[in-house]
Amino acid sequence: MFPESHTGYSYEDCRATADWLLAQTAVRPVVGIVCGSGLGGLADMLKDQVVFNYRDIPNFPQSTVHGHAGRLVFGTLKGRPCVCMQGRFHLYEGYPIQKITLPMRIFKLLGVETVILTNAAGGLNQDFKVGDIMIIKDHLNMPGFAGNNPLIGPNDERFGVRFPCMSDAYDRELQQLAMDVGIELGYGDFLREGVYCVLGGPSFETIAECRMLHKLGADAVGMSTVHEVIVARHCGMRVFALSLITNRAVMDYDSEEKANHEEVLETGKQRAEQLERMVSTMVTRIGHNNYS
Ligand SMILES: O=P(O)(O)O[C@@H]1C[C@H](O)[C@@H](CO)O1
Ligand SMILES: Nc1nc2[nH]cnc2c(=O)[nH]1
Repeated sequence: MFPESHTGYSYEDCRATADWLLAQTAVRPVVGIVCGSGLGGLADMLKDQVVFNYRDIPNFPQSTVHGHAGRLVFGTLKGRPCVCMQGRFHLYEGYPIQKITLPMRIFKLLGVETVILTNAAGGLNQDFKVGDIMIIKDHLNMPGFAGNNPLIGPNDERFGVRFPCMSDAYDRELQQLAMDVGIELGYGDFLREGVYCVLGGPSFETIAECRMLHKLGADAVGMSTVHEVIVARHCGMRVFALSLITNRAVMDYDSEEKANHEEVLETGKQRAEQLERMVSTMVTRIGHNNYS
């Protein structure tokens, strides 16, 4: 019924990986965190760490991108059990889309209820500045328009329904919580909200592409997150995501600016401390099934 090219993992494969991890740590995470490019410092906030290199975890892909360490870190954040991906996977690394998103299903089977994803992105919104933190309220899934969706293939109802809703992909209470926490921490001047657009990468966008994406309603453009969000929502986890605007998308033929990965990592370094404080404060306020 489904083409031979389907490269998904079965429920049993995911269960085996989750059980392998659970057998080696006493931490029972309720929050899962994904670190974007240059934002791996988030994992260093965890106390009493139990660390696994991706290469040692059954079924796990390997990180191939500079700025993605390739470690799964279990620990507690202000007493709350968490698991953190210090490095994620991208379509452009050549992995099948189901492999990129496999960790979301592992998170679910580990007991994670809430996923917090971060990414580095180019700012399309002309009001955005480098260093702004954008709370993601919605997404544009460009690879999805071309038929590349992580849920393609047989659907296993143990994970979720065949046709999951995405109009509520980004939890509104968590967006409000992020806004409240950001304002409280004094980040109001660089806190934004907006729509994130995913492309396949690895080439950065042309000027014409940036102009088109902006016209379509995107505030920021990147190469990740959306696939993970779809799989996390499919299996019923709550999702919060933010973009660090690491560079301004080039929209003008007179501009001399050129997007580059070094600038992306450098901006990550500069905002690391504030991002870590914001995420860790949010985690302390997320209850298991409600917010305090
Ligand atoms: O993993 P994220 O989305 O943060 O990484 C972005 C997209 C590319 O991997 C890289 C480009 O600099 O940063
Ligand atoms: N596609 C894309 N990804 C990014 N990641 C960080 N900056 C950018 C960007 O400008 N474009």
